Order: sequence, then structure tokens, then C-alpha cells
Amino acid sequence: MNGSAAPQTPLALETDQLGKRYGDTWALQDCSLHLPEGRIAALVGPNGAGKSTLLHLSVGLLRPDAGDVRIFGESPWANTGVLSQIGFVAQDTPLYADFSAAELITMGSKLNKTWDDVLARTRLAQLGIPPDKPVGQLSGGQRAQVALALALAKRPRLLLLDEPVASLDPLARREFLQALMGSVADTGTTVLLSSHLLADLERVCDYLIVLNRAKVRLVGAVDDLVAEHCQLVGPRHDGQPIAGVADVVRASHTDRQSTLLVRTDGTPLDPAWAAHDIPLEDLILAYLADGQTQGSHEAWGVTA
Ligand SMILES: Nc1ncnc2c1ncn2[C@@H]1O[C@H](COP(=O)(O)OP(=O)(O)OP(=O)(O)O)[C@@H](O)[C@H]1O
Repeated sequence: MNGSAAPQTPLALETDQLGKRYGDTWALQDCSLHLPEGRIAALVGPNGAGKSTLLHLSVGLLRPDAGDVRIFGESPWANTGVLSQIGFVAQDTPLYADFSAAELITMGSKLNKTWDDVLARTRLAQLGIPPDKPVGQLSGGQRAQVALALALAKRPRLLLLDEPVASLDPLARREFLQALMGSVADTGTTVLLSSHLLADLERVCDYLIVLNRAKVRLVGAVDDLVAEHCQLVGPRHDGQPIAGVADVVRASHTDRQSTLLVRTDGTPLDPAWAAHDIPLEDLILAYLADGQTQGSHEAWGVTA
């Protein structure tokens, strides 16, 4: 994990040993990461990994039980002034159900110092969202579109989206992500977007955060992470160190041969192994699979 690497550019989000606990269970633990300003970042993890918890800590909806979270250098819990720079669309896009989209836009314009009314109205007009219908009567996908339009109209420096495309059909999903990219490209807005749809994320994101079982498993620029990992195929591996390899992320074996997904250390690789590039999706899946069900089998009293 390279979450503690020295930052090169100003940071939109920074966490240091951040933790949140419910009873005895840590929803997020020892979470240290940087998200440089201007990135479009994917937040990936299995159900219950801690993604929503990280986002809620980042907008001051939850208070940390350990460590710190800073947005543009400020604690969102202690310094609520920084919240005006954040747009947040929570999972299931909660909106006031009795209000129409037009009324929500009016409310947004009164509550926010920076507000782009034309952006919100143009976007919802293009999508055919009726202005006067209570949003509680819109479809889940239409509500998600309204929530994104409101978040974008705030002209945030940091936009946090918790599974924004989950309720959208494939066409709407693509349109949503294109609109998101278009809106943030000009403004330099930093985006952190959680989703289970890896192919979508691969298309739009240039930064990656992988959480698994409350811990950060992987964080960094997509190009760097892809360059640092590869698949090795070679003689059966019995666990001894391999030149050029920092970590073995995943291993599978036959009697004579091993296939390893590894993180390299930047030095030349042992020539006994054939190295192949690894697609981003396979890389993410390897980190997601890591020890996934071990604790669950213990909790259910069954063997894996
Ligand atoms: N209010 C709560 N009370 C108790 N436990 C909670 C609460 N909220 C979350 N948790 C627990 O914290 C852990 C992380 O939950 P979180 O919602 O952050 O996961 P997630 O990665 O967003 O999951 P999903 O992909 O399913 O939305 C889970 O084990 C969850 O059961």
C-alpha cells in the first residue's frame, strides 16, 4: 500500500489513521490516504467494506473515533466552513420527497453562496425531468439525476458521490458519467465516487482507493498502480522471496507451475518468471478477494 507516500500536489482529502467504530466493530480502521486535488477517484470495496463510512466522515456526518480526516487541510467536523466547498450525494440519494426539482433548485440557490442555477435547470431539462412533480414520485434513476444536478450546481471543489449510478439504466449510467466528466473537467473539481461497477470506474477514474474489511488495501494513481503490478508465471513457488517482488497479492498453483499477481519493487524481476501486464479490473478484484470471507465463516460458526 502506498497511502503514506509524500503528496506532490495540494490535497482535497487526507486521512491519517482514521477510524470509526460501532460497538466493538470497526467500520473503518487505520485509514491513511491522500487524494490530490483535481483527481477523479474511484472508491471500491465489497459490501460493508467501509466506503460510506469514509464518505460520511469526510463530510462531517460522522465523528472519527480515531485519527483525523481533513478536507483542503480542514477538519469537516471541527471547521464546518469547509462544508461549503463539498458536494455530497449520499447513497439512495435522499431528497425531500414532497418538494419538486424546481423547488429544490430554489432552495439550493438560497442555501449556497456559490450556486449555478442555469447549470441545474439546463441539466434537468436535457434529461426530461419534470420541474413541478414531487421528487418522491420520480423514479430512482431520475432522483439520482436530480441529486447530481443539485450537487454540481453548488460548484463544489470536492464532489463525493456514494454509489450514484446504482439505480441508473446502462444508457443513463453512461450519460451520467459523461456529464460528470464534462462538468468537472472545466472546473478542476475533485471527485470521489464509490461504485461496484468496475468497468464504469475504469473508464472515468484516474485515481483508485480500495477498501476491504475496514482497511485501505490499495491507493494511488491508476497509471502508477497498473505499472507497479504484474502477473508472473513460472516454476512452482514455495514462498521464498522473488527478486523484484515486493508483495504477492494473489497466488494460484498447479503441481509444477505458479501464477502470481505481484506488486513489484522497481528492481529487475527474476528472469525465471514470465511477466504479463494485468488489467485494472483484475487488479482490483485481487485486492477485493483478499481474505474476504474468513471472518464471516467464523461469525456464522461454519468452515470455509
Ligand atoms: N449505523 C451503524 N450501526 C452499526 N454498524 C454500522 C452502521 N453503519 C455501518 N455499519 C457497519 O460498518 C461497516 C461498514 O459499513 P459501510 O456502510 O461503510 O460499508 P460500505 O462499504 O459502504 O457498504 P455497501 O457497499 O454495502 O454500501 C459494516 O460492517 C456495517 O455493518
